[in-house]
Amino acid sequence: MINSDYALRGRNLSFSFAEVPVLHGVDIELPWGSLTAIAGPNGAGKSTLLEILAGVRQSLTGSVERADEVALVVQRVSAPDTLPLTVREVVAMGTWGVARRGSARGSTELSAKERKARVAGALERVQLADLAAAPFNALSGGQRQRTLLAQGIARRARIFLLDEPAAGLDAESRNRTRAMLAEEARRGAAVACVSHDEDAIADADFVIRLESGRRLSAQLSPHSR
Ligand SMILES: Nc1ncnc2c1ncn2[C@@H]1O[C@H](COP(=O)(O)OP(=O)(O)OP(=O)(O)O)[C@@H](O)[C@H]1O
Repeated sequence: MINSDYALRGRNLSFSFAEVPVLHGVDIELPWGSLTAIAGPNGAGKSTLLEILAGVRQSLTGSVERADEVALVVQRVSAPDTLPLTVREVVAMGTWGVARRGSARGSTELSAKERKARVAGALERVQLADLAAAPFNALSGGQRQRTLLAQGIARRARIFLLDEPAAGLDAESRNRTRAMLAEEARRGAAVACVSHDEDAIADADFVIRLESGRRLSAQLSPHSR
């Protein structure tokens, strides 16, 4: 059983693409109420690790224990052109199949009113209420990221895993997302963010560095709360 200090714990995680190893026995833990930066050079295995933590890829070895719902915010997401979705609809997907917390799974589905309130609240929290009716595909990269963050907030996920785009976000957009992630951590969530941005890395509570698929160190940042 997962230690209650940790929202997520991965042990001995390894992965290969077409028999080329890209992760080697990585251990990682994400404490509640903290922001962890996953850093390292291009190709180090950061995105692959994040996908394994989220459960969208299966590690070849070891295990991942998750103590709550996970929201995965990936790079370069778009909606199919044949399925035009508004920002509000993308956020509302976060409430699909969700039972009220404390009730048996599926026994007490959210009411339409609760869904609406959750979606509106999540949009406010990521400062996208003004764009609720806009097509998702018309948003900037940073706004799309925040929409997916809102989807997780609407689901009441308490573990947020983000793959920060390597390029394409301006400083204001990066800072805004960073402030939102810090706020989620302050509210008690476990947040991990793949990052190339030295300022974001310096701001994190913990830094996990990967190089050639191996974890180098876990350091307490000087800014640790
Ligand atoms: N779908 C794939 N098929 C084959 N190889 C892949 C695939 N995805 C990633 N790789 C390879 O796996 C290794 C790790 O990739 P990954 O995307 O996890 O690294 P990263 O640290 O996130 O890199 P970046 O900072 O450039 O996003 C790289 O060598 C990459 O080329």
